[in-house]
Amino acid sequence: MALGQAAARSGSRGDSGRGAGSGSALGKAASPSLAGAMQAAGGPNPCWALGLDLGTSSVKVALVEETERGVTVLDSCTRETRAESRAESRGAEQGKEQDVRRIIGALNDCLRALPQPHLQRVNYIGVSGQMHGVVFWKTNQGCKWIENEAGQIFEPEEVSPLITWQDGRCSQSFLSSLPQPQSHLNLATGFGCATIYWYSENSPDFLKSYDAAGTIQDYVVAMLCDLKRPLMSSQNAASWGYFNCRRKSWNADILRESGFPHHLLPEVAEPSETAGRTPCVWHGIPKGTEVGVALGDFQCSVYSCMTERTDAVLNIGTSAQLTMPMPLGFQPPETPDPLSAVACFPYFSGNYLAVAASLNGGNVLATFVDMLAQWTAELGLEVQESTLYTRMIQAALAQKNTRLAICPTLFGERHMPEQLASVTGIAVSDLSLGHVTRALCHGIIQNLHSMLPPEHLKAAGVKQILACGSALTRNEVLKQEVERVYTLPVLYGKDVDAAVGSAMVMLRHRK
Ligand SMILES: Nc1ncnc2c1ncn2[C@@H]1O[C@H](COP(=O)(O)OP(=O)(O)O)[C@@H](O)[C@H]1O
Ligand SMILES: O=C(CO)[C@@H](O)[C@H](O)[C@H](O)[C@H](O)COP(=O)(O)O
Repeated sequence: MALGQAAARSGSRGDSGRGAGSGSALGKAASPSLAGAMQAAGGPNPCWALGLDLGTSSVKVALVEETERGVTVLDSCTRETRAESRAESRGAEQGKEQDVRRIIGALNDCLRALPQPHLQRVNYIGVSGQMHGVVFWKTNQGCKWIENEAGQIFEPEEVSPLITWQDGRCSQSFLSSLPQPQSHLNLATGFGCATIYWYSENSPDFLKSYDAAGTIQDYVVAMLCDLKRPLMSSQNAASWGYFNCRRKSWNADILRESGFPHHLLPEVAEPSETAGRTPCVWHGIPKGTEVGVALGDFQCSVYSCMTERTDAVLNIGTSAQLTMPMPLGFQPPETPDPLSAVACFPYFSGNYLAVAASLNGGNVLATFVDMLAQWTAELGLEVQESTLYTRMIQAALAQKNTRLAICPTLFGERHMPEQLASVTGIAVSDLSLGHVTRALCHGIIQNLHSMLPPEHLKAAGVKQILACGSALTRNEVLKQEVERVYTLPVLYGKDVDAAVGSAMVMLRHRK
């Protein structure tokens, strides 16, 4: 199947409630208790899949049921990871790293919050997460398993920090010193292979401590299935660079000839393949549960909601992606266009998505909130982050227009890495919190517009935008700006989309 099937959503969880949600299904699908009763009475046995999404700011889990009547989200939970750590290597001042222990801690917290009787009925596990990044570990020592009241849980052991997609240690001159990849995708800082090249050149001893590598979602799958050699889907392999999507293989010759530590490259699998089975009861989930090869988060967000080839999907989490399907049968060119703001990434069943992947999404607002929190602390006051979000959104809702213009590219963009943020049109009358927040939200969407404008969407046959991701679903001002800038109908989803999508992939591809 080329496209995903939209899921009916659990009605019990508000956008602001970032805790566990367990509740009745919407629409025609059965409620959990009814589903349980049906099963007890010998009725149809629905398939349950657990989706895990390891995002840049938070981990999300969703328990998804499939019956003849459709797909329903039974339970979901989100936990912020607060995993950012200092990059220790010399020369990595621009580095962005995350502590894997904190990420797995958030995952464990999410799973503890889900009802045990439900976890005991999980048939499949799907995993997605932040793409491009790399984590290293020692085979057979990547984690330790610990007994708990619901079977066992794993905790990271001989594991490096996660060097994320936001990492900036590979300068333009470093990247241009690397061999030209044989791929339709441009190489950028934060891409796994570029990061590994950087370590080979700047800190080879660091690499000697490890013999396995993958994205954070590949690590979780490798631990969950006790894999001796990590497995990676073509979605995540493409995001590392030096991967040829047509041939579905790494640029082995180029990498070997340039002294790249080739043994660190995972084996590559199709995005809907099985990676393995759980070796023990995990958080109450039965031993032997099938786990899919890890997927990209943006593909899974798309899978959770796109039903028509005329849909585009806008996801705003830490970053922002606007995506539309490429025509069936599309094959990527041999070489990339270095200046293009749109890239084509593998989806499912040999199909591709065109994506404007902006490095400036919710992280721009998070940086603004951090700045406000620091300023208020310096002024001797303390305001909670969540209060700042609520107040600034309220203030901007009351401020429909502003002359203040903010170009929000604090984190650069891959097609123009040197670009910084800027503010123009500063009038004395436009300095309130409402003006600034309105201008920030407008700027984020305007920046996406400059990467993939509505005319291009329309020319490709797009009729509506499906909008998801928690930075968007929790922010009415961003929603207004999407509707204003993109003159297409916009439909909203919830904020655990990639987790739902990764569960749906397991259900749909195993029929
Ligand atoms: N209380 C809040 N209200 C509205 N938006 C928020 C709030 N807290 C965080 N955010 C936004 O959500 C973003 C993170 O979204 P999330 O879905 O957790 O990201 P990811 O999928 O990358 O892990 C932040 O960058 C910030 O813009
Ligand atoms: O950069 C791309 C694709 O090239 C992103 O879309 C990709 O999905 C990355 O995983 C994200 O940047 C991280 O996702 P998120 O945590 O911001 O939701």
